[in-house]
Amino acid sequence: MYKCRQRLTVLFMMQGAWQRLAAASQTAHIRSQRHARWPCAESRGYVVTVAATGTAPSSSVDTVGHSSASTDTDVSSGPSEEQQPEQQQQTKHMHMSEPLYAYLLQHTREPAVLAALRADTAAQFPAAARMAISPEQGAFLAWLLRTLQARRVIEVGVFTGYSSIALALALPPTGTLLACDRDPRSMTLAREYWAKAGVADKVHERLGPAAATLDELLADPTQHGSYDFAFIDADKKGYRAYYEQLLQLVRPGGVIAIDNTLWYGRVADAENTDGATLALRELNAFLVADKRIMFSLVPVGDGIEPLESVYQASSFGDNAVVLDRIVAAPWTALWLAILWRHWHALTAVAVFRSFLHYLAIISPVFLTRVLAKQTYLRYRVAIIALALLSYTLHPGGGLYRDAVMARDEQWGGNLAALTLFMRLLVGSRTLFWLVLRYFMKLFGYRLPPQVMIPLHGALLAIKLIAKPSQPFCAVLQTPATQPLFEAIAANLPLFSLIPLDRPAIRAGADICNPLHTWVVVVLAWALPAAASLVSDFEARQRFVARCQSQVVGVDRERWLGKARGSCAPGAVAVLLWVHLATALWFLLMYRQMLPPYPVVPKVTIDPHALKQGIWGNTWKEWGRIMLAFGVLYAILAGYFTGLLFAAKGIRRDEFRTMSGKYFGKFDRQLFNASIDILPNTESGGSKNPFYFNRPEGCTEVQTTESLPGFPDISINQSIGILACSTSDKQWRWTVYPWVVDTNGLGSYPGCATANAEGVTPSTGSFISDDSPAGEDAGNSTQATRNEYVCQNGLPNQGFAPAPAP
Ligand SMILES: C[S@@+](CC[C@H](N)C(=O)[O-])C[C@H]1O[C@@H](n2cnc3c(N)ncnc32)[C@H](O)[C@@H]1O
Repeated sequence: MYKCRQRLTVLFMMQGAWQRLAAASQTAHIRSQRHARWPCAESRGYVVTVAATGTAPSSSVDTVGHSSASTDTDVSSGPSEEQQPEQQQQTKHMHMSEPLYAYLLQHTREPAVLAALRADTAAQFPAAARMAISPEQGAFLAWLLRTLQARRVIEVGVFTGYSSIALALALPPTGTLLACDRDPRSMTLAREYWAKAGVADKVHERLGPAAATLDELLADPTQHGSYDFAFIDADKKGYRAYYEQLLQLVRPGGVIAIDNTLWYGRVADAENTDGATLALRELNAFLVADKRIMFSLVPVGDGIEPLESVYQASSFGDNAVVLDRIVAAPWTALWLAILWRHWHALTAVAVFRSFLHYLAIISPVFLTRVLAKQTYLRYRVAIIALALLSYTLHPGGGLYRDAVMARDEQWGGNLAALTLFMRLLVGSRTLFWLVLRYFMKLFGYRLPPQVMIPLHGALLAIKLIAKPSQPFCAVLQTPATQPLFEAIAANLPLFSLIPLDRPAIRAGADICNPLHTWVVVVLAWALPAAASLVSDFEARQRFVARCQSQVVGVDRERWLGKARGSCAPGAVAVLLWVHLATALWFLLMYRQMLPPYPVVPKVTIDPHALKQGIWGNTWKEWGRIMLAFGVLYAILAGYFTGLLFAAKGIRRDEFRTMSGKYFGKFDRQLFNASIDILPNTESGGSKNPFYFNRPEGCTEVQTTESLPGFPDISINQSIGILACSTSDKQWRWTVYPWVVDTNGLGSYPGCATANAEGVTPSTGSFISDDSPAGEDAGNSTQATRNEYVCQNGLPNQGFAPAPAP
């Protein structure tokens, strides 16, 4: 079932809805015929076995394909095999009249190179020429390969290369065919024709006994499940062993086609007991009962039967179906609602979802890094809400991506790559960022986005190289979603169904699994987000504690209330637990059904294939992809740089606003880019009346220069000023409560100077060196003492700022 989910599906079938959709178009009907039921077998997913009756055509065509067994192949004329009935008979087909077969051949496309090969084979291997598959078989296999979107094919039994060329021609430019045969003589002709057919780069020959070759492949775990298609056409007695070996090499959902399984009817002749017939008879009996596969005997020479699904829902138990529907229902409802109105909306929402996804997850993370802390928590909560919405709509992204893939497989694949690239960017960035931030914090550094973005890019590149096929993943595929998706594909011009379960997809299977998807979401995104929120919360608490200890007169309770008032960490914790519980639920439900993840095929760079390109793209296409990524990164870099500057401005405004709340209106430029200079008119003095609670990291320096940002203050003597570097720490926490004087010497924002007659004299004498009252330190005569009356109307018994609005 797990493998079945790797089919391209997104939505859940709603009874009735599916029927209406399916009835709506002929195409839908055809598709529904093909995928009428979910084609899964029990444990390994489905491996369809096509049993072809293939025989070798001769130049003449006979009416009835049945004949008695021949003696062995003439070794001098061609590769030796067990008894070849076809050598004794004149037909290449079964139960078909000559005119009908002639008609079939007339309506079969056979590339010129294959026709030429057939002639050459007849000339060079007259006795064995008919071992090659027939033109209609070649066409059938080619069609099957295309339908499968196969990229990696293995052939057992090459002879002079007819079938290998038919197969290779159906492969994409970077597809490969592993051609196994033990006969060097016939391989010479095969090689010649591979070159003539222009498929030499795709075909990799393996000379030697096929069983040994397959064993060698099996010794390499990365080869397991790495082939899309296999064709067995060699010694009949070896078929069973090849089948078992290939079952491991072909991916779940792939196809193993076996030639000669009807053996000209001899398998049905109980009296015939020759070795090959017995072997094939036993094989057929075994295959039809083998629950690991779907099985269909296709008498190609007598018309092609549709492959029949043998989905057995009972194999998975009722739970699976129920679960399946539960999982898919919300999305089904959503998409059906959209679909019912207008199908363009489907795409529009999918695009919007991608945009939302991008906005919600990528941008704000950077933005919040530099925004003022005041808005930080609220912003984070908004992000979480957006991201959840985005993930809720997630299947739409897959749908859109798959639809584009369906339109143009190659570029659609690239779009899929891009989409997942973005997703990887999110996941890897978050984790990477957390780790890096931790270590940087240890050493007191921080890296700007200008450095981080390329770093992320490098990290992603490593990830993509390590798992190049991961981008081709489709998410949330379940048996129940298949029919509806097919219906959509059949009804909407934009969509057409293509099977995604090829090695590239399978390699990305670890994130295709809903369970894993959720875990990935939790681990890669929700968890770090929650952790970061909590840490922000703690930092805020620390900040408040610092305010308490340092800022005299600040409304501590108010500050604390503000800090404590945020419920974001709690909300995130709840979300986190919901995520984890869901994941656990998935785990429990799917436990019995999930086979182990398939081995990701090793990426081997073949010198032949290198000429064409790698990983499913030609070099030209890689160039375009790089260009697209380059443009994407340029846009990202520009975007984040803009954000950075914008956020800086926002932050300054924020400081001004917040400071104003506590200390009055700030009407002076306080900050410049890298250094904040605060006046200290008591040059050289140990007391500083113009600020209190000196900012951490500020040092007193001597200068005779005018003070930037304080044009009213003319300084023509050497004075002490405070130079405060805007370190990360200060930038965040220590600036505004300590910046006091912006109205010129002798007054404080929000406070007015008054003499003793105007106000109730302060009873205290000296409060603190670092408090406003310290201005008159040492002067204990109340009558001559200036007092500061601040916005709350109280004399400054200490500093009493106006309450925050
Ligand atoms: C029926 S022919 C293959 C025809 C081929 N598929 C085509 O369509 O042209 C069988 C081929 O299998 C090869 N063969 C037979 N036994 C084999 C073995 N044990 N290992 C490898 N190849 C074998 C023979 O050398 C022969 O070339």
